[in-house]
Amino acid sequence: MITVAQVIVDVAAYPVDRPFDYSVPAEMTQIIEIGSRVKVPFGPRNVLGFVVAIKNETDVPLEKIKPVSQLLDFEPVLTAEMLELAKWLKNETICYEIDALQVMLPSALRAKYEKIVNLQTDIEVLPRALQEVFRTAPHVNLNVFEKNNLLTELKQALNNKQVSIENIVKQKGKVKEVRKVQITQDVQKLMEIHQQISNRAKKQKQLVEWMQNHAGEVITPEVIYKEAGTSSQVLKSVVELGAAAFVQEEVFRDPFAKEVQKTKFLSLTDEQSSALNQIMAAIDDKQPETFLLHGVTGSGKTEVYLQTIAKVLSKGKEAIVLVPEISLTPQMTERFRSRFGEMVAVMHSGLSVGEKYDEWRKIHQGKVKVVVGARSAVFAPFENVGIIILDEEHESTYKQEDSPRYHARDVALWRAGYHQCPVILGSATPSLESFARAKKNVYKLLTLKDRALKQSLPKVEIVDMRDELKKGNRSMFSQSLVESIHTRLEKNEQIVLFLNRRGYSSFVMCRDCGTVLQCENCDISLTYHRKNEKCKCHYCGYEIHVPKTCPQCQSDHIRFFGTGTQKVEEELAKLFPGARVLRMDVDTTRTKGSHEQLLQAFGDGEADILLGTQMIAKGLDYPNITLVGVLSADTSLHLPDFRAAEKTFQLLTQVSGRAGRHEKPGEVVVQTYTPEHYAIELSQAQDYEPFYEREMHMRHHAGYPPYYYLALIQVSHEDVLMAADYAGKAVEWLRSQLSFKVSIIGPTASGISRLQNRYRYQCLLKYKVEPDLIPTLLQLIKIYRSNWIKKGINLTIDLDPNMI
Ligand SMILES: Nc1ncnc2c1ncn2[C@@H]1O[C@H](COP(=O)(O)OP(=O)(O)OP(=O)(O)O)[C@@H](O)[C@H]1O
Ligand SMILES: [Zn+2]
Ligand SMILES: [Zn+2]
Repeated sequence: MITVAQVIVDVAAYPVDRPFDYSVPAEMTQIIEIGSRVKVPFGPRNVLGFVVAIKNETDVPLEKIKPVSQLLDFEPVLTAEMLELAKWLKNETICYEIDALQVMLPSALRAKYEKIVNLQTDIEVLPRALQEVFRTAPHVNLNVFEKNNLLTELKQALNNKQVSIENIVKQKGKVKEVRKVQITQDVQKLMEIHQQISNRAKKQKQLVEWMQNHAGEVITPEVIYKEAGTSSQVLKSVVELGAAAFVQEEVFRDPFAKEVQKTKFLSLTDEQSSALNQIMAAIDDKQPETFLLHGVTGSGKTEVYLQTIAKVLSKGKEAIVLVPEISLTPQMTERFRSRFGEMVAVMHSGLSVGEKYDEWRKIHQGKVKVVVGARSAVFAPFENVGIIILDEEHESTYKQEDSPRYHARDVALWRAGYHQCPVILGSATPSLESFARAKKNVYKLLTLKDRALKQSLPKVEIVDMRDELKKGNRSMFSQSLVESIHTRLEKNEQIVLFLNRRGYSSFVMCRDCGTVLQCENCDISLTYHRKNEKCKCHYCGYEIHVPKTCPQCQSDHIRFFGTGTQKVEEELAKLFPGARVLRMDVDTTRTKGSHEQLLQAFGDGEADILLGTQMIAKGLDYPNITLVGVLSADTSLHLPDFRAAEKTFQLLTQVSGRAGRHEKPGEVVVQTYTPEHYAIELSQAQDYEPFYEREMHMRHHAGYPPYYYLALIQVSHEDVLMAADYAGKAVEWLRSQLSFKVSIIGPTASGISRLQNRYRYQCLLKYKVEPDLIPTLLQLIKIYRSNWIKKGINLTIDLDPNMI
């Protein structure tokens, strides 16, 4: 009897997305499992694939069927649930099934290929240059030949069948080991060794003295060098004397740098209890109900999550907690870790490939029960999920922008259905989509109106910057904000200053003609970097020196304009010479751990003012912050995005929420050039519902979600005419297929009309109900994959796009 594996292969750009049949060689039949990765021949190559089914028959003629060439996992990496979820994702987001499968795995398991050249003959037969290369080993990486300019010779040898080339799947993220120092437990012995050391070897004596206070500890050499002020030489000689030993320790890389204190459960407020009880009931009844936990900033949503998780754990189940990447601060993760200790895994982009792989393995092996992570943690391979929580559910980062273009909320709801467990969507400013669903009772609304300790929400003052200008104040700080900062500094209270977007408006402009320096590839403004007097494109990395004269009018009045965090920092230094300022933006948080260090320092009171971008808008919870200043509320308001008002309202509410969370009352100053805009006006009261009503009205009027669905089709090509032409073809084809109920907008050049040297055109579909839409789009994809792709066209479809 034949054993056949159905395999989804890692081959993009194949017109039909379906599994292929492979025969399973006899030696593999006992060990191959559904969900394992394999290597299979596909055309002339060997490619990675996932086994999605095993069966005993096939429609492929027996003489044509090819065997699986290699089994990569002895234990499957994907569960049956994941395979099912991938099929759903493929239809839901219109992606290749392989993309859906790959996104569920840590990148360490998303294998990379290496090309290996195998010697197939006696080495002497080869040309001299190739002999050199094969002298050390019969298998050599192709890049060695590339480096040594031997590709022509290699090709010749390949034609002569003297060598063969093979794709090897490269395994990354191996188990990590560290070398540590085990200090002798026996203090007596350490004292004896100390005596033996001659007085001239002062350094050795000092080290052994230090070790007496650390007897029995296992410490990394680096820490010893630092704390004992010694060198590797000295350590080595002391180890030889028997004061300590080197040990090799296999470690799970621990992304939590330091120990955390255990915290106890707080006794809940009435509002919190009521919310918790309703969620508990759904857990007990195994109801896959979705709760929208709408609580003002500081209302104690996190405490509700924590107690829900405790309940889930007591039932022997697991919990998935998603938080937006930027609020995955140490403060946030520590709150979970301090409750549940070693049972928590953390996943975020700051971890190395190996660290992510370790965290994933802890989940896969059942070593942890809770995962706190960014978007992709929604795929955590737990098999008995009891709750899925999305904190700050309105955040746009829950949507993935590349294939598969999924929204973590949708995946969470799907998994909850599979596991028969509830989902909690939490936010102080829910997305309009979710709040609308709650109003229709699709989700169950849970409300926390008050802050946990009944602190009042901070008072928000809106300052019209146009008036400041009229009064002759040309600085970026209004008089009111300056006064408020002074008051806090006098009282030794802390201040958070928020600058919308990184390097906002920090562009180079000619004051004579208004020319702004733009990226040659991307058609967006370049950002000025003071440090090296350069201008840089944040999409593609292109950079130039700031020119001495304007490229348009040759005026020398060309210089940077507007406000970046560095500029604000300088002005702060002028206005408040004594104040200690911490700047937190992409530039100061590039190195690993710097984010944590800065926040820790601020929390410890080492600075008076924390100045930062989006990154500080969320999650900060320090008792001494009593003033929040927003330097310019307008930037996000003028983005070319139908959600601009919603985003601005959310941002202002979130930052305001950082002030006065504990005993001391808070105050907020918002500076703007458009104080009459409803998003700004209504954020003053921090009252969500009036904003919701107003914004829903606007969306209805303009025909946007949640009243309509959107689909975005983007076509790109290096040649602008090709891009435009094929975008036109796509639109024409859609018009011929879809009913008049779908409005088809475009094609037009995309907001960013050129990115990484490709011109981009797009078309937007707006629709309410259109049963034919998905099948039609799938048809379009098929046309694209079988024909257009060969012409260098790239076509993507995003159902539910973020427009910016
Ligand atoms: N029941 C309670 N009793 C006492 N303190 C509480 C209680 N619940 C929460 N707190 C405290 O109130 C503060 C705010 O709570 P938390 O951070 O959970 O609110 P949140 O709604 O998640 O806030 P945000 O959305 O603004 O981040 C925290 O310092 C928390 O420890
Ligand atoms: Zn000019
Ligand atoms: Zn660019």
